[in-house]
Amino acid sequence: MTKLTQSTTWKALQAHTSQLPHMRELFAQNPQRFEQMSVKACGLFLDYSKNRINDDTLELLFSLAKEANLTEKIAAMFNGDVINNTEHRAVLHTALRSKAEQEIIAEGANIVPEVQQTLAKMAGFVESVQSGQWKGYTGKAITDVVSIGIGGSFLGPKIVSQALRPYWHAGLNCHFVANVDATSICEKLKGLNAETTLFVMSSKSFGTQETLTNTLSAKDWFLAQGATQQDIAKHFVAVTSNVAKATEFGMDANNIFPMWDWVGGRYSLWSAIGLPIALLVGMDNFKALLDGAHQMDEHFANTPLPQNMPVIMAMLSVLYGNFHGSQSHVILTYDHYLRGLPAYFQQLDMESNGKSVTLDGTDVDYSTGPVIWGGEGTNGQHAYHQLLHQGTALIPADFIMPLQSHNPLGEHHDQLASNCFGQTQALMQGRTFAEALAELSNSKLDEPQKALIAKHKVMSGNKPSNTLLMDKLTPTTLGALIALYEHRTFVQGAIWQINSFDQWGVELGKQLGNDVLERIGADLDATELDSSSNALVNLYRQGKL
Ligand SMILES: O=P(O)(O)OC[C@H]1O[C@H](O)[C@H](O)[C@@H](O)[C@@H]1O
Repeated sequence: MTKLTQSTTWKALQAHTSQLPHMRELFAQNPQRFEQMSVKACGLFLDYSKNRINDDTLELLFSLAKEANLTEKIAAMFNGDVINNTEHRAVLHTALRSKAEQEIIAEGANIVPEVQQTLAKMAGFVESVQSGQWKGYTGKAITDVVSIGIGGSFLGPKIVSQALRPYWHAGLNCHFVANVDATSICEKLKGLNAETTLFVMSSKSFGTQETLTNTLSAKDWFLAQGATQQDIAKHFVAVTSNVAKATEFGMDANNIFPMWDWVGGRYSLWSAIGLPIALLVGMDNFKALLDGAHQMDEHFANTPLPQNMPVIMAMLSVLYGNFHGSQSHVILTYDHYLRGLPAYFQQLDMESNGKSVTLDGTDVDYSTGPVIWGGEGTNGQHAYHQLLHQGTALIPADFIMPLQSHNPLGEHHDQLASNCFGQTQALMQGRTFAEALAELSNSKLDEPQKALIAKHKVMSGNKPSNTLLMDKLTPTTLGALIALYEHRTFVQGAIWQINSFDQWGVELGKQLGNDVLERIGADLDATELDSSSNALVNLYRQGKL
C-alpha cells in the first residue's frame, strides 16, 4: 500500500463521499451555492457548483493537495527544477510565455533571452511570408502552408489554428499532415501549387518516423513539380531541438527554428512549434495567445489553493476518479471553433497521466489519468449524451462556451447557450419516477404502460459538470484556457505522485513496429514472433486474403 491511500484525509474522503446527499438537495440546502462555488480568473469563469461537493468535501480535497506538497511542487516546476526525473529534464513550457524581463534558469543559464530571440526570428519570418516578401522559387508569394508533424508537434498547431480561424491572415491557408498513411499527404497535396507552398516540418527530436517519411515525400513531390534542389531553401523550414540532425537532413541552417529539451512535446505549441499558428494569425495574435497563458501561469503560481482555478478542477477530477470510481472525463465545447479541443486535451492529459508507478517506482494502488474524450455541442446531445444521462458509468463533464459568438446570426447563439445550460441542469437534477409519471398524465396509455415508460424515463441525475465561460474566444482567452488544462493535468499528477512529463509507454510499440518493418523490407517470412503477429505480417506480405 502506498502512503497516499493510507492517509487520514484519503480515508476521510472515502467515508465522506458515500454520505453526501443528491445534488438537488445540496442546491436546495444552500441558496448561495453558485456564488460560493464559482471563480473567475484570466478572462475565464468557472461554475463548479454542479459537482458532488459541499464545504467539507472541498476542505478535504484541499487538505489532500496540501499533504501532497502541491504549493512546493508548483514552485519547483516554475523554478526549473528537474521534475521530469526519468528524462532528467526541467519542465519549463511556462518560460515560453514569460515576460522578456524575467529571469528563468535552466541548467545554470537564463533561458529567457533565447526564447525572445526565437520569437523575434519567428516574427521576421511571419512578416516576410504574410507580406509576400518571402518568394517561392518562381518569384510568387506563399499562399499555402503544409505543416508536417505528429503528436505534440501536430495537435497544438492544428487545434489552435482551427480555434483562431476568425484571426487568419487573408491569402494564407494551412494544411496539417501527421499520419504516415500516404493518403493523408496525398490528399493534402492535391490541388496545391509547389511554387506557392511552404512546408513547415515540426519535430522536437527530428527522429520521428512519420514526420521524416512525410517530409521526404513532400520533398519528392516538390522536386517532381519542376523545382530543383536549390529551391528547397525557399520552401522548407524546420522546427526542432535537434538542429544538428535537421542540418544533416538538408535543412538550410537559416530556416531552422530552435526549441529545447525543457519543453515537452505536448506542451510545445507555445514554442516555435506554434509557427504555423503564427503564420496564420500573425505575431501579435500569437503573442496574445502567449499572454493569456502567462496570465493563467501567474494565477496558478500565486493564488491560494481554494481559489485556484486549475487546482479546483484537478481536485474535482481526483474526487471522481479516486472516490467515485469514475474512469472517464468528457470535454464538451459549445463552440464550433473549439471542436478540436477535446482531442488536444486528450493527448495532454492521457499522455501525461497515463502512468502506473510513482516517481520513485512504486506501483500505484489507485486510479490515475482517466480516459479523456468529447466533442462539440450541440452535436453530441443527439448521440453520446444518452450515456451521460442514463448510462451506468459516471462521467464528469466540462462544458466550455464563449458568451459571444464570432458569427452572431439570428437566434443561433441563444439556442446554443440554452442547450449548454439545459444539459448541465438535466445532468444535475435528473428526473424522478414521480416526475416522469406526471409527464405522462395526459397520455392515452393504461396505468401499467405508463409505469413502464416512466421507469425508462427516469434519470438519476447527480451527474457532475463544470461550466467554463469566457466573453469571447480570442487568442488571449484561448491561451488562458489551454494553460488552465495544462496546470490541471500537472496538479493531478502531483497528487498521484507520478511523472506527468515522460511517455515511455509509447516506445515499445515503436520499437516492435520497426522490427516488423525490417522484416517486411527484407521480404522475409516472419516466424519468430507470436503466432498472431507472424500470421499478420505474412498476410500483409502476400497482399491478399
Ligand atoms: O516532435 P517529435 O519529436 O517528432 O515527437 C512527436 C511526438 O511523438 C512521440 O511519440 C510522443 O509520444 C509525443 O509526445 C511527441 O509529441
